[in-house]
Amino acid sequence: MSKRHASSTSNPKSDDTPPTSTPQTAAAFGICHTRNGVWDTFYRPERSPDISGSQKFSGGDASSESRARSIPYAWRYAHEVLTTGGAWLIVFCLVSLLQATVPAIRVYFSAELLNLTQVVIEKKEVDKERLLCVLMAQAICSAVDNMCAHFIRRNGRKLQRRVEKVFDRHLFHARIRLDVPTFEDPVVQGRLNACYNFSGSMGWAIFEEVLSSAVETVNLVSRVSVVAQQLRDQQGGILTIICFSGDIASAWLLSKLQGYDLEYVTIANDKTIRSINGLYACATDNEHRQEVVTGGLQEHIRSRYEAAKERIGDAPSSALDVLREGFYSGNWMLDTCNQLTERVPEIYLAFYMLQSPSAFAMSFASLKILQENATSLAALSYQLFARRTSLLSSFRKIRDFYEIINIPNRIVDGTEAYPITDLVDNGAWGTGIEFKNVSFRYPGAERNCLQDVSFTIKAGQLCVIVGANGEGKSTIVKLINRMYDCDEGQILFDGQDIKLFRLADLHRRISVLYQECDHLPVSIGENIGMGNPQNADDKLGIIEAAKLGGASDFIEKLPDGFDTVLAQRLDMMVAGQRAEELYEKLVELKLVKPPVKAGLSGGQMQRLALSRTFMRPPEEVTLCLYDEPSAALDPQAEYDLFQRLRALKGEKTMVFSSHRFGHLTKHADIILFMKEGTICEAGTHAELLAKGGHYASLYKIQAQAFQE
Ligand SMILES: Nc1ncnc2c1ncn2[C@@H]1O[C@H](COP(=O)(O)OP(=O)(O)OP(=O)(O)O)[C@@H](O)[C@H]1O
Repeated sequence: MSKRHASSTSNPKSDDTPPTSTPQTAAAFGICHTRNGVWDTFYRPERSPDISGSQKFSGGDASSESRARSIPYAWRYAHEVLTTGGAWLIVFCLVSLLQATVPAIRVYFSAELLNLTQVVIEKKEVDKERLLCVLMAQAICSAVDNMCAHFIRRNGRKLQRRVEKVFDRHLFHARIRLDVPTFEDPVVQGRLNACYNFSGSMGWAIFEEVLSSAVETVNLVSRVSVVAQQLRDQQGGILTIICFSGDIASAWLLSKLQGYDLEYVTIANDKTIRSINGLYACATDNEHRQEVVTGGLQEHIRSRYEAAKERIGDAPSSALDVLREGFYSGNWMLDTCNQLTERVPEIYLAFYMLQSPSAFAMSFASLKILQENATSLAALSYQLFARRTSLLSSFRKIRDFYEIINIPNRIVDGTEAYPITDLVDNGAWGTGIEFKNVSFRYPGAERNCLQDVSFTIKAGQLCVIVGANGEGKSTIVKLINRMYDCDEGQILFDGQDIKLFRLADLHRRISVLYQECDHLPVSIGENIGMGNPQNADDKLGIIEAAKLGGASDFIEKLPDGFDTVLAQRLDMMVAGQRAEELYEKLVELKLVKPPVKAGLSGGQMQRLALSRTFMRPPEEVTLCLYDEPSAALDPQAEYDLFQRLRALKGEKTMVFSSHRFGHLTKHADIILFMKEGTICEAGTHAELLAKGGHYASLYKIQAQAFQE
């Protein structure tokens, strides 16, 4: 069991029990905490003690080490963005930088115009040629500015989609490749969620952040140069220093305050949030509609939802909201410092004039330039300093983004081929299974679900696992299929540890039907086809599999047949008073195709899932696992199914989990009776009846129902 699971199981906490550790405890380890409504954010500032327990300062070094680790990822990111965006992206960057120089050019020509005006006032003469040039240059500046803005608006979205496509593909890949325990891990989920911003994956957001920094830097540097040049004879140098001294102080203060750069966990330890999400899904997800309506739950759900919303008040209701607001909602010291420093040049000038009015030689033009630029330049430089932290955090995000692609799966793949060729050559049928003292606990569960389970199923045998609800039958099926690995003991296939074999080989040889028939939100045909991904488009194979699974009758009656999509996600928004009329008109004109929704019964769903298992070529499969395959089938369908499956006895190993005795158990080579996660009886139907134990008494109860 991984450390994370071990710790969560050894110290289980429910939502409502207050955490045993408080933010103060975390602070002892250098972990900071902020609270926003019911949301807690824990993060480590740059200079924090090592949380491994040694208490030594690791901050500076760890932080620079962390940044060094980000460099290869930043390089990879830049390469990917540039390759995706191509020459168009470079043009986009150049245009953005060009636009950033326009304000400085404007300042230059404004100053020129003011100087000309001053000459007119003082000498009553005008340099017409120069004036014309200045006015033309200003018009050109406006035109260039507008053209750049237009180009950026037109192409920004297109480039964004192009870049996002690549990064969405990464995230899709990162999700699809994870096994069950890794995917269920809340930290993995949290990391995956953190890679999405408000509009898809953050591929473009980071690029925008970097480009904005470059644009602001060019803007600032070019404007400062022009202003300094204009004021060079008139306390310009000293005024420029004064302009920025405040910013340097602000930046220093800012670096002390921000913690975005490092690890953080944002979590709501509150059942109201979960209640809001659950109730919202009840109201919005199609799959719950039937239950909500038949149960008359509408009013109940509405009032519970409103009450829950009321309880959290104005606090954020999602982690994304919390992140939008930032860990800090501002800092009064920083803001005051910034506002004061904006006024410093004016205050300095006022003092200077009072002190020595005769020595004051600043021109009207220079004063105007200073007045117009000092405040905005100070604000811009402050913004740039503030951006420094978010840029650093972008580097961290890039690293996290690429690292999630490499999250190791808990179920470690084996290296040996399965089946073992010697056995196949010897004409062995099926898979021999052995459990040796197996114990297992679900990740996060408080206690073991299986305890010291041992049994042997020989190749080609039919085994039925029986027992009451929750005794561990399905769990055995999941361990055989390596959905999870056992925590103690060993599971052997044909005498070898199951962990030695390649997972892809195992999954190709095992055909599984789970109790919860999960259907993917694709067409019925594709659902069945996915039973054999190598041949998912084999139309004839799909029709044949549907027949074997007993699903063809009802599929043929559906308006869209095999093309019917079961869980249709409607990508449509309708708004406005007469929107219904409009929608109906569009349907009438066949411009909009209304979604066809097929409702299937539990038994039909189960037949569909069963059909999926028949997609695989029979010779490929050595082991069939059926977890309650007939729970939702009518008696005739159940009888037909078992007849069909029994015919495979001797050819393949078959493991069933079932509550129903009779059809199957009478023909089983071995019955395992489970109680409280252990096997309390094992043997054939006759042996167990003769024993007169749990199996015998439950069998008699079921048999009595038919005798009365
Ligand atoms: N993903 C899970 N996480 C935590 N506990 C689980 C999980 N799945 C099952 N359990 C628990 O493990 C125990 C055994 O579950 P299992 O599904 O194996 O029972 P079962 O015998 O197949 O029951 P049933 O006859 O109702 O299908 C139950 O107590 C159940 O609550």
